[in-house]
Amino acid sequence: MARKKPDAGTEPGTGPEADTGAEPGTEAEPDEPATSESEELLFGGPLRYDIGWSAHEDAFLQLNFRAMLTRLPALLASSFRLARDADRRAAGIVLAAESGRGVAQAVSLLAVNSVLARLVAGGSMADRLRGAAPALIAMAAVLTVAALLRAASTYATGRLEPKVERLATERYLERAAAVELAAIEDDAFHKLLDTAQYGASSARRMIATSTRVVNALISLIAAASVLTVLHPALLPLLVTMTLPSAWSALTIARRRYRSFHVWVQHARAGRLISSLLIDTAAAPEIRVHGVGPFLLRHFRSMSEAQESEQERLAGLAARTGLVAAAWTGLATTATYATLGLLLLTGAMALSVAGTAVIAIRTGSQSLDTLVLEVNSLHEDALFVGDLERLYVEAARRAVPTGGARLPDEPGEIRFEHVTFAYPGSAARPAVDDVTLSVPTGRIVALVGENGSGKTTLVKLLAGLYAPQSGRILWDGVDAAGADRVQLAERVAMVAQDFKRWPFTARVNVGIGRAAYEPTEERIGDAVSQAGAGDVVRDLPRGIDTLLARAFSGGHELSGGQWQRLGIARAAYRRGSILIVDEPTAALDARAELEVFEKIRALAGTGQTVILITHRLASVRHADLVHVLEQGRLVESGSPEDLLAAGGVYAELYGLQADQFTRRAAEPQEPPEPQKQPGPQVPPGPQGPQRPREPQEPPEPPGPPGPPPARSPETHPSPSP
Ligand SMILES: Nc1ncnc2c1ncn2[C@@H]1O[C@H](COP(=O)(O)OP(=O)(O)OP(=O)(O)O)[C@@H](O)[C@H]1O
Repeated sequence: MARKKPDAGTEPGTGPEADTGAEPGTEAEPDEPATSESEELLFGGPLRYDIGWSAHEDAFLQLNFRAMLTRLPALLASSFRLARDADRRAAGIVLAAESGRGVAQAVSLLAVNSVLARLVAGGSMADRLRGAAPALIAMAAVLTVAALLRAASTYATGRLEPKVERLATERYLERAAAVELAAIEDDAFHKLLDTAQYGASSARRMIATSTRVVNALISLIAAASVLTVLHPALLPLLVTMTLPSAWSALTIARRRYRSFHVWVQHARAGRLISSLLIDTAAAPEIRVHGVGPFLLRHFRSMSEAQESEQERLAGLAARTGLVAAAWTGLATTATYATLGLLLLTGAMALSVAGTAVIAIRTGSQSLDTLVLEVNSLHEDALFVGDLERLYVEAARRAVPTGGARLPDEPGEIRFEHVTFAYPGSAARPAVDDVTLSVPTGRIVALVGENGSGKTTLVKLLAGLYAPQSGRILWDGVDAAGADRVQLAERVAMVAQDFKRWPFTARVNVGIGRAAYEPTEERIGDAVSQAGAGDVVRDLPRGIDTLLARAFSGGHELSGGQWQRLGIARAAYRRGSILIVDEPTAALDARAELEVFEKIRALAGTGQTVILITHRLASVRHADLVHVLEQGRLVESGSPEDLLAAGGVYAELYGLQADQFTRRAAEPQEPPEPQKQPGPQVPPGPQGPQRPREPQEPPEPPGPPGPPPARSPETHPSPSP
């Protein structure tokens, strides 16, 4: 497996030297996450096995120190937009209350100045206090209003936060569910899904953070204005005092975000391993094959790798914090020294100096809060940014809406030179220049060895993938430009790995057309059509039994029982084209026969059945067989014609028939299996175990060789 070393900071402007935010005089810190060791663990090394997850591309980072500050207005605006979408009224209250609080702070500072000026002025203490009284009353009133505004803001923020998170999550899920299958299978898109999932909680946090930012910003402006009025030298001093903590907070946040991106898939893999250890489906193999310690070892080493990354980040954060603290100490000393100097030289009155000290304290507190909150806002905004990138990417890769109308009752679906290769696959195309016809209302079988492209072909037909070249025509209408919703409406599919929904049996059937209200009658029809009546009857609570063992009252079905429910689901859907991919793989002999009878009956009602199966005995009911080999169409024709032609189909058929012929013959002629046809060799549709019906005539000779007529009774019937 190709290993890729994550090379953090390869984007323009994001390399360590470009965006450490290092101030002059401080060294640029190493920002590369320590991934090589963890990769060693993840991809082999002491654990002996490569478990198959590949390393990912490095983070998409677009931030540096200045960019973080200049993006502030955009961040606040995006957070406000989200809040407004979630709850317009609450968003308005928060904005108004926080702005009001900022103004209140400015007014209260001016009132303080006025109080101090009156107190240090001449006259008796009683006169001075009387003079200061109006300002004191104004200050009390302003503080009361500020407290009320704070309460309003707290209430509205609390109301907004969960709504914002729900809205962001809903948008995330809605868009993720609407993309093409190819996007879901694309690892880059999956990585985006991974990172974007944190966007919703970040969006929630952004609301409270934004309110604090607005509040701190306004009170900072108030303090700065008051300071500028008092003395022009005070403002630069205030800024110098606060810059180090700004630098430190932003540097640490940027590092954390970069590390998160580099490690996101590692973290997902760790979670997956831990969930495998408690997964019901994996439980038997974990116990019988002793997989537990193997998985645990991987889990531990992955966690340890993550721990060392956390340790690395903590070390760097401590160092950055120390540098910032030293710098702040120096700047604070310089500020108070300047104030002292101004007092000594008489350049500043004592009352003004008193107000200045209060304004500096308030201002530096506001600036500190502002820096910390901007930093949190920025960090959260990065994740919300991932979410927004997902929205854009998901919209780009969404299943298109609208398009040409497909004919209501097409006579034929035709593949014309269709080629499809899976993205990123270096191998041959899965479907390679295939031209074939699917006449509607018939049973069309797709046959071929494993990996020959049968499933891919039906996925192309169902519109799940788009061909890279060639066309799929529904009576001349190209499916590429057709209305995909309409196309999907026509198709019912029992995929090889159909979903076993952890819901009740009823839902498992009705979900075939989830938009419809499931009536008792329709569910019952579908169940009996699929021969699943016994399965449902035997369930402890019938059709309303929960099919999820891990929940209380939950029940588990056998593979074959599930398969019958899967077929019932497709029957319930009533698509005009029924695709069944290995429908009987898990069915017992009797059920298999029954299911094929049902499938044949469906074709009798005008439904087109596309059947993929390795059980060639079942193919004999097909009207048309297409044989694929390594993605190419190699034969087409009726089963009889193909047997007569003696090509790939006849060969596969012969191989299967031969197995039964041999096994059936073994008791009589152990050393040399008898391949000659004869009544003593009964290759039944389900193999030699199946008891033969007494009235059934002896099976004719095994293949190759054309059967005399198309009927289940007269065909040779190999089955694995
Ligand atoms: N989602 C996928 N991504 C990448 N490659 C795939 C994917 N699905 C199938 N393939 C590859 O495409 C080729 C054709 O696979 P496909 O599933 O269509 O074969 P098949 O004839 O249905 O096989 P089987 O009889 O085993 O079900 C195989 O080489 C397979 O590895």
